[in-house]
Amino acid sequence: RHRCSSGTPRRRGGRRALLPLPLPVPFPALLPVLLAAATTARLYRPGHDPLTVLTADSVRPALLNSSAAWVVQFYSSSCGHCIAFAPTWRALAGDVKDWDSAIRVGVLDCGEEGNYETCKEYGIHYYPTFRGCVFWILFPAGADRELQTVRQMMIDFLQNHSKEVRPPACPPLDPVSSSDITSLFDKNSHHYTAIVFESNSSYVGREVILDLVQYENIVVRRALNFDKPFLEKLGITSVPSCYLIQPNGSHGLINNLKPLRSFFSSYLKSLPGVRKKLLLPLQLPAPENKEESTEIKVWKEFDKSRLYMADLESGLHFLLRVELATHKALEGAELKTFKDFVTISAKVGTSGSTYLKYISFFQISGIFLTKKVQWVGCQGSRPELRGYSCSLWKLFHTLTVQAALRPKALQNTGDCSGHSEPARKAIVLQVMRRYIQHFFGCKACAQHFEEMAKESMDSVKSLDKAVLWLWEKHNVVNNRLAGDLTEDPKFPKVQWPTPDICPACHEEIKGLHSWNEDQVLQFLKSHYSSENILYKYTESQTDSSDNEQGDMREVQDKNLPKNPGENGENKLQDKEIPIDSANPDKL
Ligand SMILES: Cc1cc2nc3c(=O)[nH]c(=O)nc-3n(C[C@H](O)[C@H](O)[C@H](O)COP(=O)(O)OP(=O)(O)OC[C@H]3O[C@@H](n4cnc5c(N)ncnc54)[C@H](O)[C@@H]3O)c2cc1C
Repeated sequence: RHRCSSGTPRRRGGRRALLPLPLPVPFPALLPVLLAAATTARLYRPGHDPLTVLTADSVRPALLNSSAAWVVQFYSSSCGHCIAFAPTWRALAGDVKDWDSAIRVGVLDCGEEGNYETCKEYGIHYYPTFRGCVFWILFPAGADRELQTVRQMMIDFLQNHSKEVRPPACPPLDPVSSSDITSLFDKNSHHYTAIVFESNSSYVGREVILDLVQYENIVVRRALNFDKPFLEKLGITSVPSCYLIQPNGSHGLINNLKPLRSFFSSYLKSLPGVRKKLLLPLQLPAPENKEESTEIKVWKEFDKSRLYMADLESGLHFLLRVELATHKALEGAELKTFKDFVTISAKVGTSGSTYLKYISFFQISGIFLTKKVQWVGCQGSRPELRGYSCSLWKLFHTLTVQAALRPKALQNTGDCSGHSEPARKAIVLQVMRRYIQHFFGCKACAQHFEEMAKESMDSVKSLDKAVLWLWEKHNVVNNRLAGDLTEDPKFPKVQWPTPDICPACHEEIKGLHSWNEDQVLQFLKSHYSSENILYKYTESQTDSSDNEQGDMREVQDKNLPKNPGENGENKLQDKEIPIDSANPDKL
């Protein structure tokens, strides 16, 4: 019995997979090319979309007990590329619904906190990742991800695997010979036999075979158009063509059909006596009634001119508990990047905040992390929009601004990135660059960001310029994404700050818009300063609607040393990150 199982965690760039699972080996020569970011809510709805929405509880039972192969998209609901790809995936699932007994389509949301351990076990670091049960479907960077391409990849997989591992319900997909076909003529049978004649490169025959796999009283085969005399004898003048052998052995070409998969399949399904088999529905463990920790249920009113600690905390929560947590172990360059991120955040993070305190290992281990993400300034009008990627931008803008406001905080960070004094001025950017490269779930975003970084990040020679560099590049991204599917209609991608929030930032020179960069810098330094952070809606508040309480905490924080990185009050930067004593280069 064919047993479907999941894939072996992969080794990536020196990182060790610590928990090898008893999973089939993916094609070793192929590297997964994966995309996008992270967070909240669901792109696919069970019972509504024509695919199986898997969860941490159901994925193993589904794959392990399956007599069909699976192709599973590991996605993250708020990942831009996942959102953009969802209509294709849904359409694909609908298109191949009849193939279910041979190959099933599923999804698993790795942005859902309850699923991230599972995603980690499957070695998923970026989204969307497409993995097949007993195979990986890989999308080379920039490859055409059209429905048809994916469908053909599924067929290639089914056909190219040996009979032992092919799902038992999958019919033979190889072509039959002329003599095989002739042997069926003029003989009684219990069923129709349809033969799709086609060229070597055509997928129509295999698609029709799979379309009819759940139908009884019919068998579909395919034949190639090599044997010209035989084709002539059958009256076949063009391919693809469909030839039908009746149960009584009589045979003939089906005429008047457009040579398309849909025409062939629907004609064959409509033959008298051809019916869909009754199949038992897939039984999966019902999802536990867990708290929907990442769903946005109630719109929170907020002030666009302020920065919300809830966003920064939730961003960190997601960064540590989901994005970083998908890595089983951090070693080498990844570990260094993480350590540098911790160091930088501790040195320049906002004073006295829970957010700053999070940067200790104890919080990373989960003890003091917020229990759930709670977006305020990063709320989306739909749960899959904004969220984590918004908070990540805000986090890094805050860090560049804090570094510029308190330059002494970055003293003695020479070994942080191994950079020289001038390059150290851009250290926050460099650490951000490496974070995005190593950890950001959105691979395509990371590639775009890296292109911008390569182009000009090294020329940033002051802390102020670092603030402006990030602002400018963020606007480049805004410009690129304006009108994109991932744009929240309530939060259009605009060149920021807009004139209403910073009139002084905008000028016109000879009728052309121009930024006043000095004013922009001033604005950013004020917008991303500690003083502009509101604590309303943070988890420590018992009543999130209680503004007073939030402000109290702000007052308390303001009583803390103003510049912890400068005067030594903040000891977090001196804290050692616990290191595996047997392997000090691994976390
Ligand atoms: C490094 C990085 C690269 C990304 N690349 C891509 C990509 O290639 N494709 C893709 O689909 N998604 C990408 N994303 C996600 C995308 O940029 C948005 O984060 C996401 O679409 C959510 O948008 P948003 O409306 O919340 O605004 P965001 O762009 O996330 O901005 C968050 C907040 O930052 C403030 N802000 C806006 N512009 C600026 C600015 N110029 N300077 C300072 N503050 C600003 C505003 O208050 C805004 O609400 C990337 C994210 C990051 C962190």
